[in-house]
Amino acid sequence: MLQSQAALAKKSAGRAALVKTAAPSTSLKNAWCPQYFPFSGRHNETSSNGSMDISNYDEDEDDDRVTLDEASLLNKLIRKSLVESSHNVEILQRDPRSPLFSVKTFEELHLKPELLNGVYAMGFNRPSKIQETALPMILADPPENLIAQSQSGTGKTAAFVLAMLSRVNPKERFPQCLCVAPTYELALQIGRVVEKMGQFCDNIKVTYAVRGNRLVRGSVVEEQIVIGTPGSLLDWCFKLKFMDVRKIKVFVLDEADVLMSKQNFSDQSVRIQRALSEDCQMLLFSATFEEPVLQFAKRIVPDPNIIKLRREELTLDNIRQYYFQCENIEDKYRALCNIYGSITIGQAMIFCQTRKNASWLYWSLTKDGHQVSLLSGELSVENRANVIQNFRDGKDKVLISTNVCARGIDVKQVTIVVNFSLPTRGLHHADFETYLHRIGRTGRFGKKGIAFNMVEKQNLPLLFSIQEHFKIVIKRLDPEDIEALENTED
Ligand SMILES: Nc1ncnc2c1ncn2[C@@H]1O[C@H](COP(=O)(O)OP(=O)(O)OP(=O)(O)O)[C@@H](O)[C@H]1O
Repeated sequence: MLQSQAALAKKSAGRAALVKTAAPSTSLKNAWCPQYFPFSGRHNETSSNGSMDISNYDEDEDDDRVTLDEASLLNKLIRKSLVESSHNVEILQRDPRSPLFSVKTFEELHLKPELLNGVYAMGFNRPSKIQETALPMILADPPENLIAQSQSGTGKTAAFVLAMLSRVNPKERFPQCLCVAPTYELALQIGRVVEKMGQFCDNIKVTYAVRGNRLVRGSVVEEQIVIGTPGSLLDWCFKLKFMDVRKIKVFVLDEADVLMSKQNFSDQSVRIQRALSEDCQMLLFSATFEEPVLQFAKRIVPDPNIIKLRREELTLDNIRQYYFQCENIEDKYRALCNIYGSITIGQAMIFCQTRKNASWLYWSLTKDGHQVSLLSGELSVENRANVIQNFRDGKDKVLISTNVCARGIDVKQVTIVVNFSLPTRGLHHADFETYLHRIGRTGRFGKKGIAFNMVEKQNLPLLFSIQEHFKIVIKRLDPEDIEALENTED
């Protein structure tokens, strides 16, 4: 995956052309090359010899949460395939009397042959669940507006990229599709899909309105597809007048929920949308659909069809849960070492609440001769993707993680989870959602699993509140009682 990131930077050099034979555009003179910037320059607090002062160890300090856009990018980097869903798509049609089409094959969409080839070259055999309904709406003539919500990985990007590529007239050398993304990196990810799916489309070009891609004043953008972040797009459209917004045929807002989490982005997007022509098709996508996102979506997309795909529910039903009562962090460590033999039978994830805590545990286990890997927010998103990939490939058996890994990332083969610290919100409240995300499985991947919780005496009320919240029993185990421990493996 990381290799393809590098390929992206290389392939997208200059203003990425889908055709190698295209006459150099004015913009190529700028030789702007999109680079992949890791997010984080944060430092590891552990010294090079691995020792770490845990005297001021504090469970609640330095909680390692990630922003929505980081999580979204990480998901994209590690995703290899479609996230399937067992739910049906819910549809709210703009005109309930008009017939509703759904397709089971890409052929039924009557795509241009070069585009169909591109779809097959991506390895897509049939439309995903959301694409079955979204694609006929998106490709309808006259075009229809759409708001679509489904969890990450269900095929939204592929759907709107297909729409953009099929609506472009390659003979016309001006922007015809505008796609708004929340960050530079996410914009490049979309561009990568455009390049791949459009690899057989002659004379269609894509460019990026993002920080770092500065055009000379007076330039005129000739690429038909422009992907960018709201601020830069606003400048390109109005301040610098590089393009004529009135000529845009398709306007896409991707990851609306992430866009909304960023200051000014919703207003900037609305300002662009207001300048579009009346017959411009508007498409908005989001992984979540809380009320403010829906309100924003309705504000920006007039007369929309709305489709939603419910996410698979997480459940604790198949998970046997245990706890060890411990005195302090050293005691927790001893308990962990006692069960280490059992947890390494399968693949295990050990969760800590803080980065400091995770580093300490990583170095302690490493010093004691155990092979473990570490995933935490101080790594760049690229490095995180690497660590997850090695773990998925089975190269590493035990992964220590902070919350960065708890969400959305589905490592299906994990059968054992250790909460080295219980997830908390503030000082005294258990974080039920994070507990569920760390341990829960979707019903369909209902493999059996085991969860061990290491709990200091003063934190027992947190454990009890988790039991009460989920109406479950978490059984106490004695870390010295080998027999009881072995029975957990039955
Ligand atoms: N019809 C399909 N058949 C097989 N794979 C597909 C299909 N559509 C998309 N995919 C693949 O599934 C993965 C997820 O698709 P995509 O990125 O379009 O989902 P998404 O809903 O946009 O996710 P995100 O919100 O994270 O961007 C990608 O690897 C993509 O190549």
